[in-house]
Amino acid sequence: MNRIRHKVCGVLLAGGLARRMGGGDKCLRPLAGKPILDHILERIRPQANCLVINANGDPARFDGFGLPVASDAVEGYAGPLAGVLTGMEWAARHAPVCDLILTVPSDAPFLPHDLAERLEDRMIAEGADIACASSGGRTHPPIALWPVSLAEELREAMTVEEIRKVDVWTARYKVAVADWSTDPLDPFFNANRPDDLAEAEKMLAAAV
Ligand SMILES: Nc1nc2c(ncn2[C@@H]2O[C@H](COP(=O)(O)OP(=O)(O)OP(=O)(O)O)[C@@H](O)[C@H]2O)c(=O)[nH]1
Repeated sequence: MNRIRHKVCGVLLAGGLARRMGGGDKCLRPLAGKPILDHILERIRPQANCLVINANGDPARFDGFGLPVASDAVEGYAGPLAGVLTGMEWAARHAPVCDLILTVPSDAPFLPHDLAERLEDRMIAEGADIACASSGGRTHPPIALWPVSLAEELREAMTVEEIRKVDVWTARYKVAVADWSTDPLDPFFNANRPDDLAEAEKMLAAAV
């Protein structure tokens, strides 16, 4: 059940170049017989009021998923922060009912079912501007809950100040952190290299 109090737009970050994987779309690589993106959607769809795929290039390759695709709002493959800005601006324009966005990388097939709920809990409990996920004490800056209302400040930071690192920008705000256990598996495991896909298959097999 979705116990989130805010209205949340889920933003699937698929805008990177996937160099370590050899290029292409990591989220379209198969895992247990279906694209990684399907694993992510199963987990994130129930946690969000709407969804958008953030990806560059021809959006037709995502036609089968029936979701809107938004390309980066700033040029030059500026990293995950570009995806955060794209998500905020997309939500402001197309999903004005959503006051928060939930960004997740599109190469992490085991995302927690309680991701949005626990991030929101920490955000409210700490009166924070942003809530970020961590596991085993390691933070994952692209996995976070962000207010859409920060879009203008982020656009200014990216275009005028040319800030690219997520941490550098979020240092200006109060950031709450919600931590997940890595036992029996790290829910934020992500597949960067072909070997990681084989590892993910093993993790799935061990989990059933
Ligand atoms: N929108 C957007 N997302 C990005 C960009 N670069 C990385 N990301 C996303 O941020 C998340 C983490 O990215 P990385 O694994 O660091 O980068 P990557 O491009 O996917 O892979 P590498 O090229 O191997 O580093 C993934 O979901 C990427 O799709 C970008 O320029 N724009």
